[in-house]
Amino acid sequence: MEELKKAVAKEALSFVDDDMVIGLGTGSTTAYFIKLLGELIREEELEVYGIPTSHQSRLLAIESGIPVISLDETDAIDIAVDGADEVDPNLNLIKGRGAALTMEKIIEYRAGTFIVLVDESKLVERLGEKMPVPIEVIPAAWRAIAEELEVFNAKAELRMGVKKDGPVITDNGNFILDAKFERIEDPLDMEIELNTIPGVVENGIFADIADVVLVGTRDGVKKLER
Ligand SMILES: O=C(CO)[C@H](O)[C@H](O)COP(=O)(O)O
Repeated sequence: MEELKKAVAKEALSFVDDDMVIGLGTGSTTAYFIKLLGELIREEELEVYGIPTSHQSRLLAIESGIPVISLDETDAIDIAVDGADEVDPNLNLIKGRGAALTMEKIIEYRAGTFIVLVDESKLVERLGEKMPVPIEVIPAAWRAIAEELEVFNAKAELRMGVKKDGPVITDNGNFILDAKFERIEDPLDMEIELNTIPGVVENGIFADIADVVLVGTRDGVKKLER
């Protein structure tokens, strides 16, 4: 599995060019990309800037020698590279296992090309088949939102910390609800609908924004495009 992650991360380097601003996703697959990007910048003396989507990617980018800027310091993001938890046949995604979904969506939505890195185990026929949809919520509203999600036939759980007592706190100071849906008929509709609930900051359905998905398989890297 680690070999498949490394292979897609390496393939994603072919999208990198000099003078680019690159959105840096979060998670174990993107971590390989960030390290390789640091090496490429050094070897080819590229002038490339990274915009991190989380504390994790910011720390790793700095460690890898990638100059880091914030969203308000640039007019345009050329490409963004990130992992995903599920990918459906229309390249709609579920993201947010790493609780970084809000900043990921802000940056990836604005990227000229959004490239997703997954291994073949992440491909599903229908979103929500295996994974819950992470939803970032204002802490005071978590219980009310969890109850409201029942209207959508979803069972929501408050995500709890590991090596921390109590709930996970996101990089933005909020809670995460993991919502298991019986069925997601229309990902775009559901994404929009969830964001209309007061107290929801953002949800982990990324419909219609991935341009390219690089899939690591035992037979090599496959490229899916919209
Ligand atoms: O959405 C994410 C973090 O919020 C990750 O990109 C997603 O969970 C995939 O991670 P990994 O590459 O470790 O499987």
